[in-house]
Amino acid sequence: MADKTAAKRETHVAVAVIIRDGRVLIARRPKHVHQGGLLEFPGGKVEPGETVQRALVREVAEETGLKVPESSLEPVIGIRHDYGDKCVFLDVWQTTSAKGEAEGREGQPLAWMLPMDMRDQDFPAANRPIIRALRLPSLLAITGDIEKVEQGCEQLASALKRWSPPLVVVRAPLLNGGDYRRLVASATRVCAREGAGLIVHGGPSVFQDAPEAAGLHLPWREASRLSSRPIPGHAWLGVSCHDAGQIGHAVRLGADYVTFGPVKATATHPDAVSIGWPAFRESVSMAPLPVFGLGGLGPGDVLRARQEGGQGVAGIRFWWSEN
Ligand SMILES: Nc1nc2c([nH]c(=O)n2[C@@H]2O[C@H](COP(=O)(O)OP(=O)(O)OP(=O)(O)O)[C@@H](O)[C@H]2O)c(=O)[nH]1
Repeated sequence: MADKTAAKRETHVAVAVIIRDGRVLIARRPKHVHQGGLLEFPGGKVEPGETVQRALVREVAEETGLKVPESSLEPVIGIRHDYGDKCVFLDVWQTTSAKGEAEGREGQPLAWMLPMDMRDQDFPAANRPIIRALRLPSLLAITGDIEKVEQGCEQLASALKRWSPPLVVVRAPLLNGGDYRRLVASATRVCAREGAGLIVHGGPSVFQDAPEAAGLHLPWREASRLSSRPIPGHAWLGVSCHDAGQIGHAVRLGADYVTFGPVKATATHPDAVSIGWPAFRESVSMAPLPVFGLGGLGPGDVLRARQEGGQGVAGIRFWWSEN
């Protein structure tokens, strides 16, 4: 009888995101191989005894002729995916320092592509979170307490001027529904002026009221009531998670990212128990989507969050107040 355990053994795959002038090197997989005909990032299996970085340098040289300095590689995301016929762990690293001119050494067509132009359906299914990770920033800004619409908008405008975050979650649980809608209407203008995408915070109805928003961030209590993705695919769907089970639910909803924490003790949620980096790492290693660490973190923690497998850091304090 066939050994099912052996058949399902996970293949460790080194995946390279090679960036030049904001574009990423993409190849087309040959028709006859696994997931053949689809687009892919260069890479291949990590050989026994090889580090993932070594494997990347080797695979990129074999496939494209480019030379990647091993020390230039930075972690992007790790994705476990079961294709049914094969389980893979895509270990994704990026570099902006590859040397040489890329050529398809195995006859495969190559192209340099903007992450915004990558379509999920052109890549193997496991690549969806990689595309999300490349489009998302490493800092996700969340607004602090907003008690009055006008005051909140002014504070948003000056915080955006100081920090210019690409994406802002406008969170204002102290406002009633009508005031929140007014806040979002004004904040949309402020964000457009400053070039930031606005993610509304709450249940699906807040997005229905603001369908032009860049996305919807679901607090866990809202996410827990849903069984499918509540908004269209072009908008960001985020979920606040506090344990691995909640991350699993967010994945089933088709979330594009989650926030996870509190990683450290935080002044904004003094009663919440912090999880620490080791538990963050463990949960993130099983999460097939970008995870922002949250709770007592700021820009100085982005590197650590990424080393632990995360997308970066989400937070309030580092950008919202002047001091
Ligand atoms: N290189 C690469 N592999 C990917 C991507 N996405 C994805 O699911 N995979 C999967 O990861 C595995 C990588 O295998 P590969 O065939 O490229 O590796 P390899 O060159 O070492 O394989 P070989 O020795 O069998 O030819 C395949 O199952 C492939 O479907 C991707 O973006 N790049």
